[in-house]
Amino acid sequence: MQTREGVKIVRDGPVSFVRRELSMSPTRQRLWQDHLGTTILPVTRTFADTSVAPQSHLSVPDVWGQAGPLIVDIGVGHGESTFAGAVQHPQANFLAVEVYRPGLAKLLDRVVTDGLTNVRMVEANAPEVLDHMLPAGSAQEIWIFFSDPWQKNRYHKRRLIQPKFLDQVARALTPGGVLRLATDWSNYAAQMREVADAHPAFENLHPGRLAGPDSPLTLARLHGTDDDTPQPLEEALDDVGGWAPRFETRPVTSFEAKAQRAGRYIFDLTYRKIS
Ligand SMILES: C[S@@+](CC[C@H](N)C(=O)[O-])C[C@H]1O[C@@H](n2cnc3c(N)ncnc32)[C@H](O)[C@@H]1O
Repeated sequence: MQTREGVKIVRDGPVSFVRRELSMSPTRQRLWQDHLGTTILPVTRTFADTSVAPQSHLSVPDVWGQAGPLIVDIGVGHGESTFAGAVQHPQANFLAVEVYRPGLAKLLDRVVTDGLTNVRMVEANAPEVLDHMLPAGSAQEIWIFFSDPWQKNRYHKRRLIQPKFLDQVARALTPGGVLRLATDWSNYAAQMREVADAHPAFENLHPGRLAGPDSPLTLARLHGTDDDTPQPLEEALDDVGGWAPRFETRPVTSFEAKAQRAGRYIFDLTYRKIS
């Protein structure tokens, strides 16, 4: 919905998150305040405290102070993947996007303690960051690891990986840029693959890989790891494949460790934006 001045006052659809507890220790709060406006990017809001006003464009060289590739990590949780990437690739510029402030504060703590200069963070709704902060074609890579699965059918509309969101990702990526996805929920993995394989802007970098009985999707269905009833092989068989090898920079985060303990399979997908 828009006001007469053209400023949006509500979102068009459901968001992919529920805002959690915002409380932080006094030390973390001070750290947050000290870096607000620098490492924590300032955001002009419109209607909600996770919104991003239109025309909030970032200039990568101005914000990071170096002209390296931009890597955007979406829904970083406690920031383990951003931190690992930033340590391994000091020439690259990292943007951590998250609505959960204590998670970003934890990442900030590690960034400051280790003296990393290539990480910036934004506390905001990812689709709005893609639309309003990132110039078209500005990102070399976009990472979305263990996006909230919204397991129940009636909540699938809240899942981040949908055709419209991939339009937003495609706009932000440079031609040849890479989208990396990972999840531990087989049903969401199948949706991610279906939506991204069908999207005209993307090509799967590992078409057909692990199709058949070795597919993690086949195995997950056989074992009923989404808390589903195990399926017989003829129904479980994934004859499409396309699963990527584990992205080597991706650390085992607390979310992944929990999934492993629960016996769920891990699905990686990698797509390139077709130029
Ligand atoms: C399951 S956690 C995964 C965290 C991390 N990527 C990992 O691999 O451990 C998903 C995170 O995505 C965040 N998130 C969900 N929807 C978001 C959105 N629209 N914009 C920004 N962050 C979002 C949630 O707050 C949550 O911290």
